[in-house]
Amino acid sequence: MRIALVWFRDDLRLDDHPALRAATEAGYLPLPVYIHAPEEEGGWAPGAASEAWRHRSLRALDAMLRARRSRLRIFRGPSLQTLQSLLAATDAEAVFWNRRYEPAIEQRDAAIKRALRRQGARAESFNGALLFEPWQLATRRGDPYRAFAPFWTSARAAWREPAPWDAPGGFDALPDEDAIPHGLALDALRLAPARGWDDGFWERFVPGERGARDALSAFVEGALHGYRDTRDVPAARGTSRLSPHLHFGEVSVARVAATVRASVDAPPADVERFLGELGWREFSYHLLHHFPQTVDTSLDPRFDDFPWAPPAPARLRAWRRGATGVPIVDAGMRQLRSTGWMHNRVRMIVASYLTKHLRMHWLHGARWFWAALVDADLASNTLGWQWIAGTGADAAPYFRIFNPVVQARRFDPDGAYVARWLPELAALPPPLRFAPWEDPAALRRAAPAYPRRPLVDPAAGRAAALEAYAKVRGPRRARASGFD
Ligand SMILES: Cc1cc2nc3c(=O)[nH]c(=O)nc-3n(C[C@H](O)[C@H](O)[C@H](O)COP(=O)(O)OP(=O)(O)OC[C@H]3O[C@@H](n4cnc5c(N)ncnc54)[C@H](O)[C@@H]3O)c2cc1C
Repeated sequence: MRIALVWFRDDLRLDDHPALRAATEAGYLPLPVYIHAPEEEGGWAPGAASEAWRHRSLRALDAMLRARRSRLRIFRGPSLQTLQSLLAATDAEAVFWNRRYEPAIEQRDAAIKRALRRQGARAESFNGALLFEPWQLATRRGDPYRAFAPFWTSARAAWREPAPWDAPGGFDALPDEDAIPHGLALDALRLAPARGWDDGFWERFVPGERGARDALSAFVEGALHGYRDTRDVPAARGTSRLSPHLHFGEVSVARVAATVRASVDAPPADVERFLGELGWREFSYHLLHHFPQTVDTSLDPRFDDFPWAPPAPARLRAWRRGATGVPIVDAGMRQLRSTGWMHNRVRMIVASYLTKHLRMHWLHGARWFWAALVDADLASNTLGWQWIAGTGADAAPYFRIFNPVVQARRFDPDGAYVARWLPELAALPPPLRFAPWEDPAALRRAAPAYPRRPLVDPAAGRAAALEAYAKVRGPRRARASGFD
């Protein structure tokens, strides 16, 4: 029987897997492979938290395959040469994979497809990650969108109800199994941290397809009801926490959308709001594909001349460690360190504090998130940072500056989130818990080790940011490639 390599990448599932589906429907025996090649990711090789997740996710995928009389074969890159030698060693006729959209990977995959086809192999790629691929939607003039609202309006107009595909219950045995290269043991990739700094992650998350499906069911039965209101409350379990599962493709976005849409008793406004958040993910991939330079440079070139603060390693360290003296910021950064994840509202607050109050280039923050988030995703992270910094598409203008104390009062009114991650401040009453410098004696009593003063006072930081902004203010400009 004919063999096709199914090349798993950031699609670590069997359910609703278009490449696997295409291979089986074309009558091939699928041979699942994973190739570890972080050096092919441009300047954005996966960070430590992502790799810790990937380790568990690969293990889970292998277990799912073994339960179906197959297994995952793991190799190290370079990807093209590995695929070529596997084709030669197995007499496989084809390589099928699901597309990725990161700039370096798009280029690499196009070159791989050309090379494989040139040598006579069948090489095909599929959409396994998005509801709309980046080139499917365009403005009336044929340009890419750069604002979310019209993008999402056109997506909703083009909407087709997703019809996810169910994973096969089992696979036929491959002929001459022993002749097929076995590949490496997962541990040989050294993805799992040796020192256990990630232990806290796994109290909240279970990587792998089963963990993803459980998280989706729990969300549909729970937080989806009321999502529109509670999604912004960081102390509540008000969101799906599906982001790492979606990033690693442990569940397809089509399956998520279909399941949420099928939830008959969920209020339509909550369902629509949730789909809109999936829409932001779609939009981030649209931008990444059309404006690939934005992973490293501000989309709005006025910010090339922006007077970012000079390097201040001690300040950056304080921000990373959750020691800025601004409780909502520090709580968020400690949640990130302990769990590999941070609530979206708090991501916005900590990003605003770094880029506006501390006036540090957004790339400092993007790089730290990249290392520390289990859901680190080049599209969403780039959009999130540029959006908050005011340097990107659909930007909240630079002069719109989050006041971290006002934000905390509004979204954490009883101070539960701050108390959860900064227990040393729990003894302070909520209003003071958000701005403890206002009562130095009470702060000293409650938390002698907590900073006496914020690194940058919210009001003074805002004034300095606006003054800096005045130096680059002018009509919004655009880099080449369609941003106007
Ligand atoms: C500075 C900054 C950096 C960010 N970096 C990342 C990142 O690296 N990876 C990442 O997945 N998200 C990132 N986000 C977006 C967002 O914070 C997370 O997707 C969200 O917090 C994940 O939690 P959830 O799964 O419970 O979200 P839910 O509210 O349950 O939303 C469902 C899904 O929609 C998508 N989504 C929701 N909000 C956004 C958004 N604003 N942009 C893009 N997709 C969204 C995610 O896939 C999410 O899992 C970032 C946001 C900011 C402000």
